[in-house]
Amino acid sequence: MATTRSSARSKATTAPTAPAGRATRSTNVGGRAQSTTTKATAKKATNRKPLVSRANSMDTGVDSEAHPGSSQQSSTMNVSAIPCSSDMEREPIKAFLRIRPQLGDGPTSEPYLHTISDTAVRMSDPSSQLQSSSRLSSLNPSSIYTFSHIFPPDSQQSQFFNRTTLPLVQDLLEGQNGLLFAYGVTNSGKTYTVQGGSDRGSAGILPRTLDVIFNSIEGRHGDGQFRPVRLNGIEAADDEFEDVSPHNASGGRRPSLIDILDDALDIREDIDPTVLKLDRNYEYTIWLSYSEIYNEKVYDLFSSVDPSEHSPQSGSRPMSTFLNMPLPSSQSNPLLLSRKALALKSCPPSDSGLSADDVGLAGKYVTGLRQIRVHSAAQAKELLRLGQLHRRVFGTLANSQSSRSHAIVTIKVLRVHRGERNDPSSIQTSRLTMVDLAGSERTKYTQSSGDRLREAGNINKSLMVLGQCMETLRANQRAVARSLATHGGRIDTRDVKKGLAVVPFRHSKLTEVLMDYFIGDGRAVMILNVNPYDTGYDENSHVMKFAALAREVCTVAPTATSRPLPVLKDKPERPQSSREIAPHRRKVTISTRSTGHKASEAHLEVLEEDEEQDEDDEGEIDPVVEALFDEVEQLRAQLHEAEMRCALIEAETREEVMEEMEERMRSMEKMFERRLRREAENHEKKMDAKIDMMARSGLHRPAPPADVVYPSLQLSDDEAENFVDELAELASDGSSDSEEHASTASSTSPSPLARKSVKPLSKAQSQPSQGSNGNLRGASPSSSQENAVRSSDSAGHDGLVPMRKQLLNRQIASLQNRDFSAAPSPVFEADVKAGKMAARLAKSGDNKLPSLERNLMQLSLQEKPRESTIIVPDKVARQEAVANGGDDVEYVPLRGEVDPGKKKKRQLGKSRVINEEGMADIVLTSSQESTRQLRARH
Ligand SMILES: Nc1ncnc2c1ncn2[C@@H]1O[C@H](COP(=O)(O)OP(=O)(O)OP(=O)(O)O)[C@@H](O)[C@H]1O
Repeated sequence: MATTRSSARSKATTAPTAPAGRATRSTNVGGRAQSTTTKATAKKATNRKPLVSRANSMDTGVDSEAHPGSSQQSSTMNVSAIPCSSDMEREPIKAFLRIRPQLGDGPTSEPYLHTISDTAVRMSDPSSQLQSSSRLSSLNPSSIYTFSHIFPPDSQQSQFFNRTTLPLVQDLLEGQNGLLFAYGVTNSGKTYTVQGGSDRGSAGILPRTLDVIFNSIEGRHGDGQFRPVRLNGIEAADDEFEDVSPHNASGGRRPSLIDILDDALDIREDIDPTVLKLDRNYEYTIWLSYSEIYNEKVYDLFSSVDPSEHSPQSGSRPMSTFLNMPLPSSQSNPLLLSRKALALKSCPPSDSGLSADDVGLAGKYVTGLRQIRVHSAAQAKELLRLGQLHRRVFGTLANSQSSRSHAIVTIKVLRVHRGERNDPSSIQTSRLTMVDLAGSERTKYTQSSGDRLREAGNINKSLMVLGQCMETLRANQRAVARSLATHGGRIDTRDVKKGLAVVPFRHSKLTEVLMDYFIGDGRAVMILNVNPYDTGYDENSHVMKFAALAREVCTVAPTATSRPLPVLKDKPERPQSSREIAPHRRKVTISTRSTGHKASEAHLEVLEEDEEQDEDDEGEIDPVVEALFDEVEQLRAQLHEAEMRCALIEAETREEVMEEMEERMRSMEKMFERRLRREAENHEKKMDAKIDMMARSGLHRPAPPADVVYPSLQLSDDEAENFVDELAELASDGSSDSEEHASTASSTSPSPLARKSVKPLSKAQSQPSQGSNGNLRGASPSSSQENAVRSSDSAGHDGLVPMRKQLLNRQIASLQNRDFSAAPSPVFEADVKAGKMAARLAKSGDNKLPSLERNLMQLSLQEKPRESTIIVPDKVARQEAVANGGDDVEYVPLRGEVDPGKKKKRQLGKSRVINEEGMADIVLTSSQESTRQLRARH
């Protein structure tokens, strides 16, 4: 059974105790393990154990050497022997949120991110605000996310640096590793955070880190006898390393690429003055490497850099063999630039003080990645600037607004005690890696195609795998913690073995390169950049969720131990393997449009060669097994991608269906509203029609409008009762007359009850004016009504008299039903007055009946100010009425007569079915028509 790195580490920490103030460590020089004691001063340099997740293969975790008493069959492990004990300096990944200010480069809508406190923000979906009236809006309106600290839009670069990066710089100079990565969607401010802006004071965390390092080690530079190799190894620096082929191309007459690109990057003069307190007994050498991961391939951005400087005293600046090449004069002959992708290899376990069996647990390194020694912050910044230019030339020029690659800068520190500077085993290496991740984006929004689509796919893939790794690490750590809790401080290996999953670092180059930090070596800090004014709410919420996940993953600050000094150097470059794929060629045109400068252009052809497949890497594994393993991983990655795509499609489909449903519901709501309104209108119409009918038949008398003034009649109760009696008397006369006339005139048409509609009387009109006969006179329409009635009287007086008497009877009946004790209403008073007049006139004989009726009608019209219809009994009478009263004459049946409406309905029914609503419509239309005509006439 192989031992894990954790067990190897535990061996180192359980070695014989060193004297106070000195740390014990295990080193391996020339392949021989030996125990060495150093003057380790850093307090963090003692008793640290690696993270449990490095030892995902927990089955190999029992270290019989460290725990001689423990048996191979034992299902539990001593906590001190495994990398998850409570005494370890485990800490979760720190997550800082930086909110980008509004710069007027996007939509000016309200931000969807609101700071609640220094550590919490609320993120509200802007679309839910739009749908606030909708039923679905309350589903997930906002979420709260917490961070180690939140930097508002107005926070300064120096303030940001001091809080997020300075502790990592301190750790670096004390021998500990650290990782810092900026994560966020495109245009959220990652590059600004890492590199900085062009204004004074806007230098980012990377140049500030270099300033602080060189400020702090001032006067304590090492002599550079050794150089770093791979991740943690060191070897003797020799001439081969220093012998970078000199390049004189800049002396050419023709302009070079750098002349074109130079304007693009501003050289900042910002220098961070911070100085850290360090142990004065150590000497330091600083090494820089700069790589990018573009389209899932790792490239060295220093590959064509000539440091041109061998001593700290030299003032010469580093140069680029690419950028200083003279440009070809013709466009047809572009400048050919080629670069080769670098392969990743597993670090030898000896580099990290692990046993030879721990292959694959020491992390991976980029083969052939140049690590250049820098002597000053200015030189380091100049190198980085060249690296940035290379990055632009090779990776992102076609899309210069956005970084389409992950940029990785690693600062390595070799620290050696002054007294032991010639002893390679006493050298400590530590590194700080800063990653400016490419912005995640959804291809759907950018409408990418071809190369851009490939870029976006690879960016999203690597970020997705990063998320998966975090998730698996968290799950593994929880499984171990659960086991610890269940077994009282011991881990059940069988239990944990079942629960632990393989962390999919190998699914992307980014995670492969960074895996060493996640499985144990160093603190990790994540910077989340968010532009809350951006339209990409969905993408930003993914970023937030990623942060929430990452914050639950623990890393361990490693021991600041010296690294072993391997005797072997990197293997010489091997001839290209037959498996190599044809290099990828791209044509690129670079042009500057900077104001005040002449526009210039360069035509390049970029050739990207694939990395060599190193057959020796992890050579102990059977190639067939390795191939199968790769295939399994590939399939797993494909499966995951397919699942993600499905999930995305499902989410989009759900969204679309929900939108459609909402749309439907809204239209249904509108339809029902319309129906309801129509129903209400129909009911209103029906009610009006009914009231109208009742009014016409005298069963209903509507309340008068408030502004109608009726003649005042002051009657005492006695007078009123007498008056009713008089009317009753008259009615009894009338009824006998009526019966008489009914018998004699049964062959003639029934008596009509004629009324003429008038407009409501205004106050002035309604003021009673005494006419020649002493009756009240209304507005002019009443005189035409009078005429109409009079003419009908003269036309058929005999037929009309009984009907008039009927009218009188009805009015008397309604008066008799009145409660005289109640306050007299204006209508009642009008009736009383009319009745009085009727009684008076009745006494003078039947021949006075028409004028009595006129007066009654006059009053009745006053009390019924709204428009009504002349009612005529039959066709002949209607013709008469039309002749006198105009077109607005309608037939209204007396009780027992056939309803003309029904008649009409029957007629219409022959051709089509008309329901109640239809009838109401017909009634309404006809009443509107008659009103219109009446209005037109008056
Ligand atoms: N805190 C800030 N203060 C002022 N300007 C900022 C800030 N953050 C970002 N910017 C500006 O916003 C713009 C976009 O920022 P930047 O290029 O850093 O985004 P990015 O996330 O790196 O984008 P990409 O992933 O596409 O490369 C730049 O013009 C930058 O100067």
